[in-house]
Amino acid sequence: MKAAELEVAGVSWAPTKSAESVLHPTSFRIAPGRVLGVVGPNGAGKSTLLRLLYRFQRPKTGHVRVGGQDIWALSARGAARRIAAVLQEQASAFGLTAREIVRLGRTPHHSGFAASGAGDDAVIDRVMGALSLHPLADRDFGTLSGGERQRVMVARALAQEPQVLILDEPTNHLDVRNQLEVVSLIQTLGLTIVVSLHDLNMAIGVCDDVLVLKDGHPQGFGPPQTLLSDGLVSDTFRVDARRDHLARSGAAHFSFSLPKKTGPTL
Ligand SMILES: Nc1ncnc2c1ncn2[C@@H]1O[C@H](COP(=O)(O)OP(=O)(O)OP(=O)(O)O)[C@@H](O)[C@H]1O
Repeated sequence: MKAAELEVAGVSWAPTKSAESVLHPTSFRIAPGRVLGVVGPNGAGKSTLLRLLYRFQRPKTGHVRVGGQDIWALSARGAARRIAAVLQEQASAFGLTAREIVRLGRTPHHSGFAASGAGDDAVIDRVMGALSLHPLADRDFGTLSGGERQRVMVARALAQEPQVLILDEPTNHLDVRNQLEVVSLIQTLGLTIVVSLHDLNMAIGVCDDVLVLKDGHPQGFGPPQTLLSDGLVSDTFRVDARRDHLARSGAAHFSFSLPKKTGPTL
Protein backbone atom coordinates (compact mmCIF):
# COMPACT_ATOMS: atom_id res chain seq x y z
CA MET A 1 0.00 0.00 0.00
CA LYS A 2 1.27 3.45 -0.92
CA ALA A 3 0.62 6.50 1.23
CA ALA A 4 -0.29 9.87 -0.30
CA GLU A 5 -0.25 13.46 0.87
CA LEU A 6 -3.54 14.75 2.28
CA GLU A 7 -4.24 18.44 1.87
CA VAL A 8 -7.22 20.14 3.49
CA ALA A 9 -7.67 23.71 2.32
CA GLY A 10 -10.24 25.97 3.99
CA VAL A 11 -12.94 23.33 4.42
CA SER A 12 -16.10 24.24 6.28
CA TRP A 13 -19.48 22.58 6.62
CA ALA A 14 -23.02 23.49 7.68
CA PRO A 15 -26.22 21.41 7.65
CA THR A 16 -28.48 22.13 4.67
CA LYS A 17 -30.69 25.19 5.17
CA SER A 18 -28.67 26.20 8.20
CA ALA A 19 -26.62 29.38 8.08
CA GLU A 20 -24.67 28.24 11.12
CA SER A 21 -21.47 26.30 10.37
CA VAL A 22 -20.61 23.37 12.61
CA LEU A 23 -17.12 23.32 11.09
CA HIS A 24 -15.40 26.63 10.33
CA PRO A 25 -12.64 26.96 7.71
CA THR A 26 -9.95 24.45 8.54
CA SER A 27 -6.66 23.87 6.74
CA PHE A 28 -3.75 21.49 7.17
CA ARG A 29 -1.45 19.30 5.18
CA ILE A 30 -0.19 15.83 6.12
CA ALA A 31 2.83 14.30 4.42
CA PRO A 32 2.53 10.70 3.15
CA GLY A 33 2.68 8.15 5.97
CA ARG A 34 2.10 10.64 8.81
CA VAL A 35 -0.55 10.15 11.50
CA LEU A 36 -2.84 13.08 12.38
CA GLY A 37 -4.96 12.95 15.54
CA VAL A 38 -8.13 15.06 15.68
CA VAL A 39 -9.02 15.91 19.28
CA GLY A 40 -11.62 18.10 20.97
CA PRO A 41 -14.61 17.91 23.29
CA ASN A 42 -17.97 16.33 22.42
CA GLY A 43 -19.65 18.23 19.60
CA ALA A 44 -16.41 19.98 18.54
CA GLY A 45 -16.80 18.88 14.90
CA LYS A 46 -14.38 15.92 14.74
CA SER A 47 -16.74 13.49 13.00
CA THR A 48 -17.97 16.30 10.74
CA LEU A 49 -14.41 16.95 9.56
CA LEU A 50 -13.77 13.24 9.07
CA ARG A 51 -16.94 12.90 6.93
CA LEU A 52 -15.51 15.54 4.60
CA LEU A 53 -12.22 13.65 4.36
CA TYR A 54 -13.78 10.32 3.29
CA ARG A 55 -16.05 12.10 0.81
CA PHE A 56 -19.31 11.32 2.60
CA GLN A 57 -20.20 15.01 2.71
CA ARG A 58 -19.16 17.78 0.36
CA PRO A 59 -17.57 20.77 2.06
CA LYS A 60 -19.46 24.07 1.95
CA THR A 61 -16.15 25.79 1.21
CA GLY A 62 -12.65 24.57 0.47
CA HIS A 63 -11.06 21.44 -0.92
CA VAL A 64 -9.76 18.05 0.18
CA ARG A 65 -6.92 16.75 -2.00
CA VAL A 66 -5.29 13.33 -1.89
CA GLY A 67 -2.00 13.11 -3.78
CA GLY A 68 -2.83 16.52 -5.26
CA GLN A 69 -6.26 15.48 -6.59
CA ASP A 70 -9.50 17.02 -5.39
CA ILE A 71 -11.55 14.10 -4.06
CA TRP A 72 -14.74 15.56 -5.58
CA ALA A 73 -13.11 15.54 -9.02
CA LEU A 74 -12.82 11.75 -8.65
CA SER A 75 -15.64 9.23 -9.05
CA ALA A 76 -16.95 7.69 -5.83
CA ARG A 77 -15.15 4.48 -6.84
CA GLY A 78 -11.93 6.37 -7.59
CA ALA A 79 -12.09 8.09 -4.20
CA ALA A 80 -12.72 4.74 -2.47
CA ARG A 81 -9.52 3.38 -4.03
CA ARG A 82 -7.61 6.17 -2.31
CA ILE A 83 -9.47 6.71 0.97
CA ALA A 84 -10.96 4.17 3.37
CA ALA A 85 -12.76 4.82 6.64
CA VAL A 86 -13.44 2.87 9.81
CA LEU A 87 -16.50 4.32 11.52
CA GLN A 88 -18.16 3.86 14.88
CA GLU A 89 -21.53 2.54 13.70
CA GLN A 90 -21.43 -0.60 11.59
CA ALA A 91 -24.96 -1.98 12.05
CA SER A 92 -25.47 -2.72 8.34
CA ALA A 93 -22.75 -5.38 8.43
CA PHE A 94 -24.84 -7.92 10.38
CA GLY A 95 -25.78 -11.17 8.60
CA LEU A 96 -22.45 -11.54 6.77
CA THR A 97 -19.40 -13.53 7.83
CA ALA A 98 -16.19 -11.76 8.81
CA ARG A 99 -14.54 -12.77 5.53
CA GLU A 100 -17.51 -11.57 3.47
CA ILE A 101 -17.26 -8.19 5.15
CA VAL A 102 -13.54 -7.93 4.48
CA ARG A 103 -14.27 -8.88 0.85
CA LEU A 104 -16.58 -5.84 0.57
CA GLY A 105 -13.43 -3.74 0.80
CA ARG A 106 -12.43 -4.99 -2.67
CA THR A 107 -15.58 -3.56 -4.34
CA PRO A 108 -13.97 -0.27 -5.49
CA HIS A 109 -11.38 -2.31 -7.42
CA HIS A 110 -13.98 -4.07 -9.60
CA SER A 111 -15.50 -2.57 -12.71
CA GLY A 112 -19.14 -3.23 -13.57
CA PHE A 113 -20.25 -6.70 -12.53
CA ALA A 114 -16.77 -8.25 -12.71
CA ALA A 115 -16.39 -11.04 -10.19
CA SER A 116 -13.62 -10.96 -7.64
CA GLY A 117 -10.53 -12.98 -8.53
CA ALA A 118 -7.39 -14.57 -7.13
CA GLY A 119 -5.79 -11.14 -6.66
CA ASP A 120 -8.63 -10.19 -4.33
CA ASP A 121 -8.27 -13.43 -2.35
CA ALA A 122 -4.56 -12.74 -1.86
CA VAL A 123 -5.27 -9.23 -0.51
CA ILE A 124 -8.06 -10.52 1.74
CA ASP A 125 -5.83 -13.30 3.13
CA ARG A 126 -3.04 -10.83 3.77
CA VAL A 127 -5.11 -8.27 5.68
CA MET A 128 -7.00 -10.95 7.62
CA GLY A 129 -3.65 -12.45 8.62
CA ALA A 130 -2.32 -9.04 9.69
CA LEU A 131 -5.31 -8.63 12.01
CA SER A 132 -5.30 -12.27 13.25
CA LEU A 133 -8.76 -12.80 11.78
CA HIS A 134 -8.38 -16.20 10.12
CA PRO A 135 -9.90 -18.10 13.08
CA LEU A 136 -12.98 -15.84 12.85
CA ALA A 137 -13.30 -15.89 9.04
CA ASP A 138 -16.56 -17.89 8.91
CA ARG A 139 -18.22 -16.40 11.98
CA ASP A 140 -21.35 -14.27 11.55
CA PHE A 141 -20.34 -10.66 12.19
CA GLY A 142 -23.24 -10.28 14.63
CA THR A 143 -21.77 -12.96 16.92
CA LEU A 144 -18.38 -11.24 17.27
CA SER A 145 -17.30 -9.18 20.28
CA GLY A 146 -16.86 -5.40 19.96
CA GLY A 147 -13.09 -5.76 19.67
CA GLU A 148 -13.35 -8.52 17.06
CA ARG A 149 -15.82 -6.46 15.02
CA GLN A 150 -13.48 -3.50 15.12
CA ARG A 151 -10.65 -5.65 13.75
CA VAL A 152 -12.92 -6.88 10.94
CA MET A 153 -13.83 -3.31 10.00
CA VAL A 154 -10.16 -2.28 9.98
CA ALA A 155 -9.41 -5.30 7.75
CA ARG A 156 -12.21 -4.29 5.38
CA ALA A 157 -10.76 -0.78 5.14
CA LEU A 158 -7.26 -2.17 4.48
CA ALA A 159 -8.65 -4.52 1.81
CA GLN A 160 -9.53 -1.34 -0.11
CA GLU A 161 -5.74 -0.79 -0.36
CA PRO A 162 -6.19 2.92 0.34
CA GLN A 163 -3.55 5.63 0.43
CA VAL A 164 -5.32 7.44 3.25
CA LEU A 165 -7.09 5.80 6.20
CA ILE A 166 -9.66 7.63 8.33
CA LEU A 167 -10.49 6.20 11.75
CA ASP A 168 -13.34 7.64 13.86
CA GLU A 169 -12.71 6.80 17.52
CA PRO A 170 -11.18 3.39 16.74
CA THR A 171 -10.49 2.51 20.38
CA ASN A 172 -14.06 3.08 21.61
CA HIS A 173 -15.44 0.06 23.45
CA LEU A 174 -12.09 -1.76 23.30
CA ASP A 175 -10.31 -3.24 26.30
CA VAL A 176 -6.73 -2.26 27.08
CA ARG A 177 -5.20 -5.08 25.05
CA ASN A 178 -7.32 -4.32 21.97
CA GLN A 179 -6.66 -0.59 22.32
CA LEU A 180 -2.93 -1.26 22.29
CA GLU A 181 -3.29 -3.53 19.29
CA VAL A 182 -5.17 -0.88 17.31
CA VAL A 183 -2.57 1.72 18.29
CA SER A 184 0.31 -0.51 17.28
CA LEU A 185 -1.41 -1.25 13.97
CA ILE A 186 -1.85 2.48 13.30
CA GLN A 187 1.86 3.01 13.89
CA THR A 188 2.99 0.23 11.59
CA LEU A 189 0.69 0.63 8.56
CA GLY A 190 2.74 3.32 6.85
CA LEU A 191 -0.44 4.90 5.47
CA THR A 192 -1.46 8.52 5.81
CA ILE A 193 -3.87 8.34 8.73
CA VAL A 194 -6.39 10.71 10.29
CA VAL A 195 -7.76 9.41 13.58
CA SER A 196 -10.20 11.05 15.98
CA LEU A 197 -9.37 10.29 19.59
CA HIS A 198 -10.83 11.22 22.96
CA ASP A 199 -7.79 10.02 24.88
CA LEU A 200 -5.17 12.78 24.77
CA ASN A 201 -2.50 10.53 26.28
CA MET A 202 -3.07 8.11 23.45
CA ALA A 203 -2.88 10.99 20.95
CA ILE A 204 0.52 11.99 22.36
CA GLY A 205 1.76 8.42 22.00
CA VAL A 206 0.42 7.68 18.52
CA CYS A 207 0.19 10.87 16.47
CA ASP A 208 2.85 12.80 14.58
CA ASP A 209 0.57 15.86 14.60
CA VAL A 210 -2.71 16.78 16.24
CA LEU A 211 -5.50 19.13 15.22
CA VAL A 212 -7.42 20.57 18.17
CA LEU A 213 -11.05 21.53 17.51
CA LYS A 214 -13.44 23.44 19.75
CA ASP A 215 -16.96 24.50 18.76
CA GLY A 216 -16.07 23.82 15.14
CA HIS A 217 -13.03 26.11 15.24
CA PRO A 218 -9.45 24.86 14.85
CA GLN A 219 -7.46 25.81 17.96
CA GLY A 220 -4.08 24.60 16.74
CA PHE A 221 -2.19 22.10 14.62
CA GLY A 222 1.23 20.62 15.28
CA PRO A 223 3.22 17.90 17.05
CA PRO A 224 1.38 16.89 20.26
CA GLN A 225 4.51 17.26 22.40
CA THR A 226 4.66 20.98 21.65
CA LEU A 227 1.04 21.87 20.81
CA LEU A 228 -0.77 20.24 23.73
CA SER A 229 0.11 22.64 26.52
CA ASP A 230 -1.70 22.75 29.86
CA GLY A 231 -3.31 26.04 28.84
CA LEU A 232 -4.61 24.93 25.43
CA VAL A 233 -6.00 21.64 26.78
CA SER A 234 -7.56 23.29 29.86
CA ASP A 235 -9.24 25.95 27.74
CA THR A 236 -10.41 23.57 25.00
CA PHE A 237 -11.89 20.94 27.34
CA ARG A 238 -12.94 23.32 30.15
CA VAL A 239 -10.95 21.39 32.76
CA ASP A 240 -7.77 21.91 34.73
CA ALA A 241 -5.25 19.89 32.74
CA ARG A 242 -1.76 19.14 33.97
CA ARG A 243 0.93 17.57 31.89
CA ASP A 244 3.53 15.50 33.70
CA HIS A 245 6.07 12.93 32.69
CA LEU A 246 5.63 9.33 33.72
CA ALA A 247 8.37 8.29 36.10
CA ARG A 248 9.32 5.03 34.39
CA SER A 249 8.99 5.77 30.67
CA GLY A 250 9.37 9.54 30.72
CA ALA A 251 6.35 9.78 28.41
CA ALA A 252 4.15 12.89 28.63
CA HIS A 253 0.92 12.22 30.49
CA PHE A 254 -2.08 14.47 31.17
CA SER A 255 -4.18 14.33 34.30
CA PHE A 256 -7.41 16.26 34.62
CA SER A 257 -9.61 17.78 37.30
CA LEU A 258 -12.66 20.01 37.31
CA PRO A 259 -11.82 23.70 37.66
CA LYS A 260 -12.27 25.01 41.20
CA LYS A 261 -15.57 26.87 41.43
CA THR A 262 -15.43 30.52 42.39
CA GLY A 263 -18.31 32.36 44.02
CA PRO A 264 -20.79 31.27 46.68
CA THR A 265 -20.79 27.63 47.81
CA LEU A 266 -23.85 25.74 49.01
N1 LIG B 1 -26.42 16.70 9.92
C1 LIG B 1 -26.37 17.53 10.96
N2 LIG B 1 -27.38 18.39 11.19
C2 LIG B 1 -27.33 19.25 12.24
N3 LIG B 1 -26.30 19.32 13.11
C3 LIG B 1 -25.28 18.48 12.91
C4 LIG B 1 -25.25 17.55 11.85
N4 LIG B 1 -24.09 16.86 11.93
C5 LIG B 1 -23.44 17.34 13.01
N5 LIG B 1 -24.15 18.31 13.59
C6 LIG B 1 -23.77 19.07 14.80
O1 LIG B 1 -22.44 19.50 14.62
C7 LIG B 1 -21.76 19.52 15.87
C8 LIG B 1 -20.47 18.72 15.74
O2 LIG B 1 -20.81 17.33 15.65
P1 LIG B 1 -19.71 16.20 15.48
O3 LIG B 1 -20.43 14.90 15.50
O4 LIG B 1 -18.87 16.52 14.31
O5 LIG B 1 -18.86 16.40 16.81
P2 LIG B 1 -17.75 15.45 17.44
O6 LIG B 1 -16.61 16.34 17.80
O7 LIG B 1 -17.47 14.29 16.55
O8 LIG B 1 -18.49 14.98 18.78
P3 LIG B 1 -18.36 13.64 19.68
O9 LIG B 1 -17.03 13.71 20.36
O10 LIG B 1 -19.48 13.83 20.66
O11 LIG B 1 -18.54 12.45 18.79
C9 LIG B 1 -22.73 18.96 16.91
O12 LIG B 1 -23.33 20.01 17.61
C10 LIG B 1 -23.75 18.21 16.06
O13 LIG B 1 -25.01 18.17 16.69
